[in-house]
Amino acid sequence: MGLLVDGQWHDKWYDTEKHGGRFVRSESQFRNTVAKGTEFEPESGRYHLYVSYACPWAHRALIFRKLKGLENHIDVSVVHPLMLENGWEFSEAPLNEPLYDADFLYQIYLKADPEYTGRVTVPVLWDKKTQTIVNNESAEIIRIFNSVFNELTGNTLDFFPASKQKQIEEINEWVYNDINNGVYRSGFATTQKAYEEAYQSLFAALDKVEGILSQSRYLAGDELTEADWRLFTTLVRFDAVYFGHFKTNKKRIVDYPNMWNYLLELYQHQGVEETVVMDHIKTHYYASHTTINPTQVVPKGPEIDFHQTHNRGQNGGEKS
Ligand SMILES: N[C@@H](CCC(=O)N[C@@H](CS)C(=O)NCC(=O)O)C(=O)O
Repeated sequence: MGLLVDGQWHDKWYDTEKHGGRFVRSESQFRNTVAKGTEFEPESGRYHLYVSYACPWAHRALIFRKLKGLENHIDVSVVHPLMLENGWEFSEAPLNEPLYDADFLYQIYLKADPEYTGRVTVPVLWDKKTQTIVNNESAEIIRIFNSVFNELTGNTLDFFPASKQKQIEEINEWVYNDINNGVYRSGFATTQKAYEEAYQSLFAALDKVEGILSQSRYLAGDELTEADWRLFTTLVRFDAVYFGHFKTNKKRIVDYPNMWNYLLELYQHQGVEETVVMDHIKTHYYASHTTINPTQVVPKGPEIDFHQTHNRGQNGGEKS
Protein backbone atom coordinates (compact mmCIF):
# COMPACT_ATOMS: atom_id res chain seq x y z
CA MET A 1 0.00 0.00 0.00
CA GLY A 2 1.42 3.35 -0.92
CA LEU A 3 1.25 6.39 -3.12
CA LEU A 4 3.22 8.54 -5.55
CA VAL A 5 4.57 11.91 -4.44
CA ASP A 6 6.08 14.04 -7.23
CA GLY A 7 6.60 10.88 -9.22
CA GLN A 8 8.27 8.94 -6.38
CA TRP A 9 6.70 5.85 -4.86
CA HIS A 10 6.23 5.87 -1.06
CA ASP A 11 5.08 2.82 0.87
CA LYS A 12 2.54 4.39 3.18
CA TRP A 13 -0.83 3.30 4.63
CA TYR A 14 -3.85 5.63 4.73
CA ASP A 15 -3.46 8.54 7.11
CA THR A 16 -6.58 8.46 9.32
CA GLU A 17 -5.06 10.53 12.14
CA LYS A 18 -5.84 13.82 10.42
CA HIS A 19 -9.55 12.94 10.50
CA GLY A 20 -10.09 11.54 14.00
CA GLY A 21 -9.56 7.92 12.94
CA ARG A 22 -11.82 8.26 9.91
CA PHE A 23 -10.92 6.93 6.46
CA VAL A 24 -11.35 9.66 3.85
CA ARG A 25 -11.11 8.54 0.23
CA SER A 26 -9.21 10.88 -2.07
CA GLU A 27 -10.61 12.16 -5.36
CA SER A 28 -9.57 10.49 -8.61
CA GLN A 29 -7.43 12.83 -10.71
CA PHE A 30 -7.74 11.75 -14.35
CA ARG A 31 -11.20 12.85 -15.39
CA ASN A 32 -11.30 12.98 -19.18
CA THR A 33 -13.92 11.37 -21.34
CA VAL A 34 -14.08 9.58 -24.65
CA ALA A 35 -16.17 11.45 -27.21
CA LYS A 36 -16.42 12.04 -30.92
CA GLY A 37 -14.53 15.10 -32.11
CA THR A 38 -12.24 15.18 -29.06
CA GLU A 39 -8.70 13.98 -28.51
CA PHE A 40 -10.18 10.71 -27.24
CA GLU A 41 -12.30 9.41 -30.11
CA PRO A 42 -14.39 6.27 -29.60
CA GLU A 43 -12.37 3.68 -31.54
CA SER A 44 -12.22 -0.07 -31.35
CA GLY A 45 -9.00 -1.45 -29.85
CA ARG A 46 -7.71 1.95 -28.77
CA TYR A 47 -8.46 1.80 -25.05
CA HIS A 48 -7.23 -0.57 -22.37
CA LEU A 49 -8.76 -1.17 -18.98
CA TYR A 50 -6.67 -1.98 -15.90
CA VAL A 51 -8.62 -3.66 -13.12
CA SER A 52 -8.34 -5.75 -10.02
CA TYR A 53 -10.92 -8.53 -9.71
CA ALA A 54 -10.87 -7.79 -6.00
CA CYS A 55 -11.85 -4.16 -6.23
CA PRO A 56 -15.53 -3.20 -6.14
CA TRP A 57 -14.90 0.02 -8.10
CA ALA A 58 -13.00 -1.76 -10.85
CA HIS A 59 -15.66 -4.44 -10.83
CA ARG A 60 -18.24 -1.86 -11.93
CA ALA A 61 -16.18 -1.16 -15.02
CA LEU A 62 -15.76 -4.86 -15.79
CA ILE A 63 -19.51 -5.40 -15.51
CA PHE A 64 -20.26 -2.51 -17.86
CA ARG A 65 -17.70 -3.73 -20.35
CA LYS A 66 -19.55 -7.04 -20.35
CA LEU A 67 -23.12 -5.69 -20.39
CA LYS A 68 -22.31 -3.27 -23.17
CA GLY A 69 -20.60 -5.83 -25.41
CA LEU A 70 -17.23 -4.09 -25.28
CA GLU A 71 -15.03 -7.13 -24.82
CA ASN A 72 -13.79 -7.12 -28.41
CA HIS A 73 -13.20 -3.39 -28.37
CA ILE A 74 -11.54 -2.70 -25.01
CA ASP A 75 -9.02 -5.19 -23.69
CA VAL A 76 -8.26 -5.72 -20.02
CA SER A 77 -5.32 -6.30 -17.70
CA VAL A 78 -5.90 -7.75 -14.26
CA VAL A 79 -3.47 -7.02 -11.42
CA HIS A 80 -2.34 -9.56 -8.85
CA PRO A 81 -4.74 -9.76 -5.88
CA LEU A 82 -2.06 -8.89 -3.32
CA MET A 83 -1.46 -5.18 -2.91
CA LEU A 84 1.54 -4.72 -0.64
CA GLU A 85 4.58 -2.41 -0.45
CA ASN A 86 4.58 -1.64 -4.18
CA GLY A 87 0.85 -1.18 -4.49
CA TRP A 88 -0.91 -3.02 -7.30
CA GLU A 89 1.46 -5.35 -9.13
CA PHE A 90 1.46 -7.31 -12.34
CA SER A 91 2.67 -10.86 -12.36
CA GLU A 92 2.93 -13.79 -14.69
CA ALA A 93 0.35 -14.27 -17.44
CA PRO A 94 -2.59 -13.93 -17.26
CA LEU A 95 -1.86 -11.29 -14.59
CA ASN A 96 0.81 -9.60 -16.71
CA GLU A 97 0.89 -6.12 -18.22
CA PRO A 98 0.84 -6.50 -22.00
CA LEU A 99 1.45 -2.97 -23.24
CA TYR A 100 4.73 -2.03 -21.54
CA ASP A 101 5.62 -5.17 -19.61
CA ALA A 102 5.27 -3.09 -16.44
CA ASP A 103 5.77 -4.67 -13.03
CA PHE A 104 3.69 -2.19 -11.06
CA LEU A 105 0.57 -0.17 -11.76
CA TYR A 106 2.31 2.98 -10.54
CA GLN A 107 4.57 2.76 -13.61
CA ILE A 108 1.48 3.19 -15.77
CA TYR A 109 0.51 6.29 -13.76
CA LEU A 110 4.03 7.64 -14.25
CA LYS A 111 3.77 7.16 -18.02
CA ALA A 112 0.70 9.37 -17.94
CA ASP A 113 2.27 11.90 -15.59
CA PRO A 114 5.92 11.55 -14.48
CA GLU A 115 5.27 14.01 -11.64
CA TYR A 116 2.02 12.42 -10.44
CA THR A 117 1.14 12.85 -6.78
CA GLY A 118 -1.66 10.71 -5.42
CA ARG A 119 -2.93 7.22 -4.92
CA VAL A 120 -2.49 4.60 -7.59
CA THR A 121 -5.91 3.06 -7.93
CA VAL A 122 -7.88 0.77 -10.19
CA PRO A 123 -9.80 1.00 -12.45
CA VAL A 124 -7.77 2.89 -15.04
CA LEU A 125 -8.95 3.57 -18.59
CA TRP A 126 -5.82 3.90 -20.69
CA ASP A 127 -5.48 5.36 -24.19
CA LYS A 128 -2.91 3.42 -26.21
CA LYS A 129 -2.76 6.13 -28.90
CA THR A 130 -1.79 9.12 -26.76
CA GLN A 131 -0.32 6.86 -24.05
CA THR A 132 -2.12 8.42 -21.17
CA ILE A 133 -4.84 7.79 -18.64
CA VAL A 134 -8.20 8.97 -19.88
CA ASN A 135 -10.01 8.41 -16.62
CA ASN A 136 -9.45 6.63 -13.29
CA GLU A 137 -12.85 7.20 -11.72
CA SER A 138 -15.15 4.20 -11.98
CA ALA A 139 -18.33 6.27 -11.74
CA GLU A 140 -17.29 8.05 -14.94
CA ILE A 141 -15.80 5.04 -16.72
CA ILE A 142 -19.14 3.22 -16.48
CA ARG A 143 -20.94 6.23 -17.97
CA ILE A 144 -18.44 6.25 -20.82
CA PHE A 145 -19.04 2.55 -21.42
CA ASN A 146 -22.81 3.00 -21.12
CA SER A 147 -23.12 5.17 -24.21
CA VAL A 148 -19.96 6.28 -26.00
CA PHE A 149 -19.22 3.10 -27.95
CA ASN A 150 -22.83 2.35 -28.95
CA GLU A 151 -22.19 3.00 -32.63
CA LEU A 152 -19.32 0.53 -32.64
CA THR A 153 -21.12 -2.22 -30.76
CA GLY A 154 -24.73 -1.64 -31.80
CA ASN A 155 -25.54 -2.20 -28.11
CA THR A 156 -28.02 0.44 -27.02
CA LEU A 157 -28.83 -0.87 -23.54
CA ASP A 158 -29.04 2.19 -21.32
CA PHE A 159 -28.33 1.93 -17.61
CA PHE A 160 -28.52 5.69 -17.10
CA PRO A 161 -31.74 6.62 -18.94
CA ALA A 162 -32.53 10.33 -19.20
CA SER A 163 -35.90 9.89 -17.51
CA LYS A 164 -34.32 8.45 -14.38
CA GLN A 165 -31.04 10.33 -14.12
CA LYS A 166 -32.06 12.54 -11.23
CA GLN A 167 -33.41 9.61 -9.24
CA ILE A 168 -30.30 7.52 -9.98
CA GLU A 169 -27.99 10.35 -8.89
CA GLU A 170 -29.89 10.66 -5.61
CA ILE A 171 -29.66 6.93 -4.93
CA ASN A 172 -25.97 6.85 -5.89
CA GLU A 173 -25.22 9.58 -3.38
CA TRP A 174 -26.35 7.74 -0.25
CA VAL A 175 -25.44 4.28 -1.56
CA TYR A 176 -21.90 5.55 -2.21
CA ASN A 177 -21.43 7.32 1.11
CA ASP A 178 -23.08 4.82 3.41
CA ILE A 179 -22.66 1.48 1.62
CA ASN A 180 -19.99 1.37 -1.13
CA ASN A 181 -17.60 3.59 0.76
CA GLY A 182 -19.34 2.89 4.08
CA VAL A 183 -17.85 -0.60 4.35
CA TYR A 184 -14.37 0.93 3.89
CA ARG A 185 -15.13 3.66 6.43
CA SER A 186 -16.00 0.91 8.88
CA GLY A 187 -13.05 -1.36 8.07
CA PHE A 188 -10.35 1.32 7.86
CA ALA A 189 -11.52 3.27 10.92
CA THR A 190 -8.83 3.50 13.56
CA THR A 191 -10.99 4.75 16.43
CA GLN A 192 -14.08 3.17 18.00
CA LYS A 193 -16.07 6.32 17.33
CA ALA A 194 -15.23 6.46 13.62
CA TYR A 195 -16.03 2.75 13.28
CA GLU A 196 -19.39 3.04 15.02
CA GLU A 197 -20.43 6.05 12.93
CA ALA A 198 -19.72 4.12 9.76
CA TYR A 199 -21.36 0.94 11.05
CA GLN A 200 -24.54 2.74 12.02
CA SER A 201 -24.97 4.63 8.77
CA LEU A 202 -24.13 1.48 6.80
CA PHE A 203 -26.84 -0.62 8.42
CA ALA A 204 -29.37 2.22 8.28
CA ALA A 205 -28.72 2.42 4.52
CA LEU A 206 -28.96 -1.36 4.08
CA ASP A 207 -32.31 -1.29 5.90
CA LYS A 208 -33.38 1.44 3.50
CA VAL A 209 -32.37 -0.70 0.51
CA GLU A 210 -34.29 -3.64 1.95
CA GLY A 211 -37.37 -1.40 2.27
CA ILE A 212 -37.08 -0.19 -1.35
CA LEU A 213 -36.61 -3.73 -2.65
CA SER A 214 -39.70 -4.92 -0.77
CA GLN A 215 -41.73 -2.49 -2.91
CA SER A 216 -39.86 -2.34 -6.16
CA ARG A 217 -37.95 -4.74 -8.37
CA TYR A 218 -34.83 -2.54 -8.60
CA LEU A 219 -33.48 0.51 -6.81
CA ALA A 220 -34.92 2.99 -9.30
CA GLY A 221 -38.16 1.16 -10.15
CA ASP A 222 -38.73 -1.75 -12.54
CA GLU A 223 -35.74 -0.98 -14.69
CA LEU A 224 -32.24 -2.26 -13.97
CA THR A 225 -29.96 0.77 -13.84
CA GLU A 226 -26.45 1.89 -13.01
CA ALA A 227 -27.58 2.34 -9.39
CA ASP A 228 -28.11 -1.43 -9.08
CA TRP A 229 -24.75 -2.37 -10.54
CA ARG A 230 -22.99 0.10 -8.27
CA LEU A 231 -24.65 -1.49 -5.26
CA PHE A 232 -24.11 -5.04 -6.52
CA THR A 233 -20.31 -4.96 -6.35
CA THR A 234 -20.47 -4.16 -2.63
CA LEU A 235 -23.24 -6.66 -1.84
CA VAL A 236 -21.46 -9.54 -3.56
CA ARG A 237 -18.37 -9.01 -1.36
CA PHE A 238 -20.27 -8.38 1.83
CA ASP A 239 -20.82 -11.77 3.46
CA ALA A 240 -17.48 -13.20 2.36
CA VAL A 241 -15.29 -10.23 3.26
CA TYR A 242 -16.79 -7.09 4.75
CA PHE A 243 -18.81 -8.86 7.45
CA GLY A 244 -15.64 -10.29 9.00
CA HIS A 245 -12.68 -8.30 7.74
CA PHE A 246 -14.31 -4.86 7.92
CA LYS A 247 -16.36 -5.68 11.05
CA THR A 248 -19.69 -4.87 9.36
CA ASN A 249 -21.25 -7.71 11.29
CA LYS A 250 -24.70 -6.66 12.40
CA LYS A 251 -26.28 -8.72 9.64
CA ARG A 252 -25.22 -10.51 6.48
CA ILE A 253 -26.87 -9.87 3.11
CA VAL A 254 -28.34 -13.37 3.25
CA ASP A 255 -30.27 -12.21 6.34
CA TYR A 256 -32.20 -9.63 4.29
CA PRO A 257 -34.75 -11.58 2.21
CA ASN A 258 -35.31 -8.99 -0.52
CA MET A 259 -31.71 -7.89 -0.85
CA TRP A 260 -30.45 -11.46 -0.90
CA ASN A 261 -32.82 -12.46 -3.71
CA TYR A 262 -31.95 -9.27 -5.58
CA LEU A 263 -28.26 -10.09 -5.19
CA LEU A 264 -28.89 -13.56 -6.63
CA GLU A 265 -30.77 -12.07 -9.55
CA LEU A 266 -27.97 -9.65 -10.40
CA TYR A 267 -25.31 -12.32 -9.98
CA GLN A 268 -27.22 -14.58 -12.37
CA HIS A 269 -27.71 -11.81 -14.95
CA GLN A 270 -26.10 -12.86 -18.24
CA GLY A 271 -22.32 -12.40 -18.21
CA VAL A 272 -22.02 -11.14 -14.63
CA GLU A 273 -20.94 -14.29 -12.83
CA GLU A 274 -17.68 -14.44 -14.78
CA THR A 275 -16.75 -10.99 -13.48
CA VAL A 276 -16.96 -12.18 -9.85
CA VAL A 277 -13.67 -13.82 -8.88
CA MET A 278 -14.04 -14.75 -5.24
CA ASP A 279 -10.53 -16.03 -4.60
CA HIS A 280 -9.02 -12.71 -5.76
CA ILE A 281 -11.56 -10.88 -3.62
CA LYS A 282 -10.80 -12.80 -0.44
CA THR A 283 -7.05 -12.95 -0.95
CA HIS A 284 -6.82 -9.27 -1.67
CA TYR A 285 -8.62 -7.99 1.37
CA TYR A 286 -7.45 -10.46 3.98
CA ALA A 287 -3.84 -10.68 2.85
CA SER A 288 -3.17 -7.09 1.70
CA HIS A 289 -4.53 -5.12 4.64
CA THR A 290 -1.84 -6.13 7.09
CA THR A 291 -2.78 -3.39 9.56
CA ILE A 292 -6.17 -5.09 9.96
CA ASN A 293 -5.09 -8.72 9.54
CA PRO A 294 -1.35 -8.98 10.27
CA THR A 295 -1.24 -12.78 9.93
CA GLN A 296 -2.55 -12.49 6.34
CA VAL A 297 -4.49 -15.69 6.93
CA VAL A 298 -7.43 -15.91 4.51
CA PRO A 299 -10.54 -17.56 5.95
CA LYS A 300 -11.90 -20.58 4.12
CA GLY A 301 -15.58 -19.79 4.46
CA PRO A 302 -18.30 -18.88 4.27
CA GLU A 303 -19.88 -21.17 1.69
CA ILE A 304 -22.17 -19.02 -0.41
CA ASP A 305 -24.37 -20.35 -3.19
CA PHE A 306 -25.11 -17.56 -5.64
CA HIS A 307 -26.79 -20.04 -7.97
CA GLN A 308 -29.84 -20.56 -5.78
CA THR A 309 -33.14 -19.82 -7.43
CA HIS A 310 -34.28 -16.28 -6.64
CA ASN A 311 -37.83 -15.03 -6.26
CA ARG A 312 -37.53 -11.62 -7.88
CA GLY A 313 -40.26 -10.85 -10.38
CA GLN A 314 -42.53 -13.53 -8.95
CA ASN A 315 -44.45 -11.31 -6.54
CA GLY A 316 -42.34 -12.82 -3.80
CA GLY A 317 -42.42 -9.87 -1.42
CA GLU A 318 -42.01 -7.31 -4.16
CA LYS A 319 -43.92 -6.04 -7.16
CA SER A 320 -42.68 -7.43 -10.44
N1 LIG B 1 -13.01 6.61 -6.64
C1 LIG B 1 -12.22 5.56 -7.23
C2 LIG B 1 -11.72 4.63 -6.16
C3 LIG B 1 -10.87 3.51 -6.67
C4 LIG B 1 -10.11 2.80 -5.54
O1 LIG B 1 -9.95 3.35 -4.44
N2 LIG B 1 -9.62 1.58 -5.80
C5 LIG B 1 -8.88 0.85 -4.79
C6 LIG B 1 -9.06 -0.64 -4.88
S1 LIG B 1 -10.63 -1.18 -4.39
C7 LIG B 1 -7.40 1.08 -5.00
O2 LIG B 1 -6.90 0.91 -6.09
N3 LIG B 1 -6.72 1.45 -3.91
C8 LIG B 1 -5.31 1.62 -3.89
C9 LIG B 1 -4.91 2.75 -2.97
O3 LIG B 1 -5.79 3.44 -2.45
O4 LIG B 1 -3.72 2.92 -2.81
C10 LIG B 1 -13.11 4.84 -8.24
O5 LIG B 1 -14.29 4.60 -7.95
O6 LIG B 1 -12.62 4.52 -9.32
